[in-house]
Amino acid sequence: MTDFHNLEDWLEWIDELSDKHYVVVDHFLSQPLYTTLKNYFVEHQELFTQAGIGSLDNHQVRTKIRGDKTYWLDANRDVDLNSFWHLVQETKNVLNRYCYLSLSGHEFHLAHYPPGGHYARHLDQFEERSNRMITMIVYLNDGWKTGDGGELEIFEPDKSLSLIQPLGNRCVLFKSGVVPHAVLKSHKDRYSLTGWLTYQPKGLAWI
Ligand SMILES: O=C(O)CCC(=O)C(=O)O
Ligand SMILES: [Fe+2]
Repeated sequence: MTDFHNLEDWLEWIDELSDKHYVVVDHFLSQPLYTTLKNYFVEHQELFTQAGIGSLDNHQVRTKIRGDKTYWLDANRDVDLNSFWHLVQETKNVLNRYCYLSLSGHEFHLAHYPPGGHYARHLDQFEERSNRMITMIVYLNDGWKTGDGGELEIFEPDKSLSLIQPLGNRCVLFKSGVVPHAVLKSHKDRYSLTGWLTYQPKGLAWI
């Protein structure tokens, strides 16, 4: 099995992403790549730090809004994840080609929500920095059950809600600027790889 997907699958996911603004894909990674990611997570867990939110720097305020700890990845440093970086590049290529986007960069972190952790409703684009175009999450939780909490809650335009369980090797892609979402309180340790495919206007590259 290769780490990439065939175009037919991609076109189906892209259709759903265009229509509903998000798509959920199960069994997204090959089993070896999924295992590599999970091991990487465990090996780096002591390096995680409390996640921030925009410009707010008050610890109490932050943990009220989001309770996860994160570890930012760097494709140049984290070369053990090369297969994953290739997959990210392929994802950008298909989205550029078939959704007419101009994705050029990316930023990814590993995230750990300890029991009781959540993330209040938000959008992934900030006022001061709105170059995040597509959010890409891969969950790393084997044996997640109903009742464990930690669902990704998506607020649909018609005001209905969709709850997505953070099941192992499930990928969620959504449009960062238009999909309000939250992470419901998790009752267990909840692990994920979360990233953003970004658009870097050429003229801004040196700012
Ligand atoms: O882990 C998730 O399901 C979503 C995380 C999230 O919304 C974020 O990190 O911005
Ligand atoms: Fe988010």
